[in-house]
Amino acid sequence: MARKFFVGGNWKCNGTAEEVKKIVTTLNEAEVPSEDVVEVVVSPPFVFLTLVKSLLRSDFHVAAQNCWVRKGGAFTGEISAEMLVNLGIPWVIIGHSERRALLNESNEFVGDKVAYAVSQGVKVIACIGETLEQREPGSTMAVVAAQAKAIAEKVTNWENVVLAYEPVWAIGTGKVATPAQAQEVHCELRKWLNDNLNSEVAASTRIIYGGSVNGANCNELAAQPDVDGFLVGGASLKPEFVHIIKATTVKKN
Ligand SMILES: O=C[C@H](O)COP(=O)(O)O
Repeated sequence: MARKFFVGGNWKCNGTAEEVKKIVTTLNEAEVPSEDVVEVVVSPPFVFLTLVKSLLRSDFHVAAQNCWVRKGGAFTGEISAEMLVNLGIPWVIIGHSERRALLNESNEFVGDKVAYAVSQGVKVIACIGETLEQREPGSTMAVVAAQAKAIAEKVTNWENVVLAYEPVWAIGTGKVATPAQAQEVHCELRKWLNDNLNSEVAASTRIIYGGSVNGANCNELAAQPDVDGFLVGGASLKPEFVHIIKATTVKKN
């Protein structure tokens, strides 16, 4: 089953309104393959969601960087999945390692969040990945499988989930996973989906890579058979993000 290449730009907690407008202008002027070939989703901070949505070209889409674990209410500072639907924001990033580490989001909490967002009709970029301390003794698969399991136990509709494998040691460090390292984990994850869910979910779920992706390394990573795209941090704030979107052309060769 063909999996459409997916390129997400996670802008994290960066930017002023003026800077955001500049990034959007660059994206709007970019000549990239059509949305039949590549799905492009950018994720500005909450406060800029509507601004970006109003200015961004219609073939690119917008994601929030988080949302609350269940229906909204007395949860000061939180944003609910219902609010994202109300604003016409189709995607949300959930379980990013920065939130897991800095805000103590557990596997179970992430699984609940993914399930609730999907149940409300919001598509999810669900992030998983190991730390260096976990990779070194060979625990990578055990860690990402436990993270995937916590999601799989709660989610039934995988059509609306993209799995982002983001090794923590590669995030914002300039130390990108080698194409072989990324492929190895993506392939194991797809096997995990096959063994623990079913062959259709395994064949159709996009597994994207994140961690120091840039214009120079994206093509080699994209060439790996189980790398279905990227979640890009730092480079998504720069014009080279356009080059990363074009890495989809590697898939056609
Ligand atoms: O969500 C994106 C990842 O955290 C990757 O960030 P990075 O490309 O700056 O390493």
